[in-house]
Amino acid sequence: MSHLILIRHGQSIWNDKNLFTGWVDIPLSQKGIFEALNAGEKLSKFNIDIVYTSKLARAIQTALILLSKLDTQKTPVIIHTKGKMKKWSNYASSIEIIPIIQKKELNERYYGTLQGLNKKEVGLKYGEQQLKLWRRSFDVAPPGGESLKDNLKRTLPFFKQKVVEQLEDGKDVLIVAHGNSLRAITKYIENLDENQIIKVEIPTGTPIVYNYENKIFKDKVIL
Ligand SMILES: O=C(O)[C@@H](CO)OP(=O)(O)O
Repeated sequence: MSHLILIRHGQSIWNDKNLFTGWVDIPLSQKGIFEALNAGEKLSKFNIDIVYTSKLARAIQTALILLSKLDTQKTPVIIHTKGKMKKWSNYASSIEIIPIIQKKELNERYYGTLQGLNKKEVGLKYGEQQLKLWRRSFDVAPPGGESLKDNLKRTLPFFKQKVVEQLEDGKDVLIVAHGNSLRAITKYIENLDENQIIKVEIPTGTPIVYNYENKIFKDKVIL
């Protein structure tokens, strides 16, 4: 049996200010840093084999802080895939590592022209119903941005190929990503329909653990 651990990044500075963020590369707030440390403590006994993050700093920052709390001799190493960064990040083969791999497929949904706007003010201007459709519906895209369906189309093929492959291999996988890219993964692994996914909220800095066995995700625990 292997484990899949999903975690949304800790609170970012724009989460704190209640601004639409999407692909704007905003770092963690101080509260977010503490959330990441706390998540690391909760996961300290897990034998994490591989970490996938998005390309966004708030997810990478969360992963690095969290990994500092793990009770392991393995060294977390950010894997570079191009040019000299790849070639010159060689190391002795005796070293055991936890690879950290950054994938744009795990990025938050692109929020289009809403990025940087205040969610409360958008609700007042366009109505709460429209705000909810843009934020939580399956297939209504925010102006110029990605719907959850669009987000799912890029996140899920990556998840099914790369992540499931690792789980099949008996590896424990940690994914550090975002509210909507994780909703896309959750829709798939919990087999939720388009109405059920509307209600799913992923809190910041809170590990969600599934056991994976015989091609089935089960025994979900929120730590
Ligand atoms: O602003 C965003 O990028 C996301 C996550 O913070 O917002 P929402 O919860 O509205 O999908």
